[in-house]
Amino acid sequence: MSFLTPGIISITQSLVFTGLFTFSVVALRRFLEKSADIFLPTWILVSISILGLPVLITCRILFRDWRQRHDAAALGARIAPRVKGKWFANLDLLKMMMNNYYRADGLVDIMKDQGPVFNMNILWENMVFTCQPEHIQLILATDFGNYVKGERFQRNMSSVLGSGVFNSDGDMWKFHRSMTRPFFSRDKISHFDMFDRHTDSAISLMKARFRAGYAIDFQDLIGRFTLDSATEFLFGSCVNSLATGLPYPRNIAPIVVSNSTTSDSSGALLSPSNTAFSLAHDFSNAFLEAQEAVSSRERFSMIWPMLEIHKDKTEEPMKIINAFIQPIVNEAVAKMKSQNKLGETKGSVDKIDEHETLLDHLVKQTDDPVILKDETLNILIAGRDTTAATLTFVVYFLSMYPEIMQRLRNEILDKVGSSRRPTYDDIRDMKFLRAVINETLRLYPVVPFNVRQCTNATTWPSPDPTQPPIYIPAGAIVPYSVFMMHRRKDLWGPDAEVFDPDRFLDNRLKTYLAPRPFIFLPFNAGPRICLGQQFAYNEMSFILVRLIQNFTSFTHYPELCPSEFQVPPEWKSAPGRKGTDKFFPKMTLTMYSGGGLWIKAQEAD
Ligand code: HEM
Repeated sequence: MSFLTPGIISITQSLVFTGLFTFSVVALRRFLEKSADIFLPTWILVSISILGLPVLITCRILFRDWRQRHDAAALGARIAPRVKGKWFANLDLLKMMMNNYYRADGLVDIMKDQGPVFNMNILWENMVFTCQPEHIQLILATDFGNYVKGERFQRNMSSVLGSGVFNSDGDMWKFHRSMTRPFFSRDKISHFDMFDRHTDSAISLMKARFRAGYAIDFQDLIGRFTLDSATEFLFGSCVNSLATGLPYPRNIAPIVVSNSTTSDSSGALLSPSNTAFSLAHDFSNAFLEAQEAVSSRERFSMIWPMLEIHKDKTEEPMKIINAFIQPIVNEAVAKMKSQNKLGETKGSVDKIDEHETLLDHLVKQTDDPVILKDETLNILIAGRDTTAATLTFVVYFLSMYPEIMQRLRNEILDKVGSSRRPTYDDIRDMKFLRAVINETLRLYPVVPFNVRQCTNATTWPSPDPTQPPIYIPAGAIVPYSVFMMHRRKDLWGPDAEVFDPDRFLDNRLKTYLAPRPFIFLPFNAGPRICLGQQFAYNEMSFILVRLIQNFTSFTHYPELCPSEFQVPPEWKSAPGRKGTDKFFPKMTLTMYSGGGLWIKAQEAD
């Protein structure tokens, strides 16, 4: 374990800074003594050393606030409403974000009070939160050049995401994006053979478990499906995590008896049967742990290093992840070297051979092991948990609304039949299927919160057109939430919290979405729009068609989740989805169902 943890580094930096300040005070005293015969008594010296820094920082904040008010006025704008927390430096807001089980509770309360844009001002930092579509449009698209992920975000994330596509700006980001983009061309993403094989394995596992009378954790199953699909798509060889057995519900003895039985972080009993099991299982857990660590850094704002004094919380999980990825990268580099293809397509990134994987393609651009590892890990994170969680939420809704399940099944039987494999054109034509996926992404967008940093001072239009625009100072952190925007009644209509796929098909489409397309942004927008959007729609549609051809209904068993993920009784009386839904949304970098989604399904004849 490295001695230089983020906490130690941060404390050392603070001590050095404070030491330099004290040293400057002592030097000033000497200077005054020698050059002007002015003698400062020791008590003044001690007072300056102790109080000097806080006073300086306070003056700096007061001056900054004055200047911002002045600059805003010069532009005919106003500063964003400031949240007045109950605790010193708005630390109660920080606590709220940490304990905010139903992801947006506290923020929704603030929004009711202040409107959809407000400065959270935690630890006096300008943190201008918005869930206004016009602002998000500016951030992501029309004024893209003025917003970056920024150094702060990159520092927090770098021990996991490195300098990959999610965690870079400027030329590095352009480089990653241009290397990867050709891989998501229509031609590349419409080969469904790979999905077909993994879907067959997943459905066989489900049937076997249901026939034995057990429920399955659908989220776990589908996470294996997307891991196998993503590793095959990226590396050309999949980790076969589906082949290694599924967890049983807690308190149930596993049927497959082997040398040892383990239990995972949710307490579910597992039946390991080979080393591939432990590789895939360890990798999945490490993946979750690493993402949990970096996402809590984002939420703890600038004080997170203090929570990592003893150890860097990403170090252990990253060892496991690197042990998984590095040999694959090394092998790809060695293969290209042996074929003398290294650097072959430098300068022509769009040229892809027919059977080339993403990694083969990357290796032709560079043999830098860090860039290769960062890029593959970033795409793996992007491609695995997002689709797995969305499919989990779709199946949850299908279990909750049998009439929607029936309509979807009718569409599938009508367009594809009960056993044929769907084609690209079938999927494109299934309007209700797309509406079900979109409605799920609206209520549970897997990237519910995101953040950028504003480079130059600017203004945003006021949500209330009678008010002046809002001034955004240079360097401000701008968190935004599509989760909250997707549920706003003023944007989506009075039934905004109702699960109703028809809103993407009937008159409501013309009334709400068509005139303001930026109210629906599950994949982001602008130059950084999700590269895998079409791949994800294809993958999710394909497996949903196959599942619904094989099963006529899903039944959800929330009671099989570990107790810490049971929906708290007080939620039941809450308005909207919080009072309706029967799973526990949790979030790392992406949202998922805490404790999984335990279901049974009725096999089709
Ligand atoms: C339901 C599925 C998915 C959703 C909702 C989704 C959503 C998103 C969102 C919101 C972003 C923007 C992140 C940011 O700017 O901070 C993003 C970026 C990205 N996504 Fe997806 N994604 C999905 C599936 C996928 C898949 C399957 C892949 C690839 C296999 C993928 C690849 C990427 C990449 C490479 C980026 C980075 C784009 C950039 O920064 O230039 N995504 N995705």
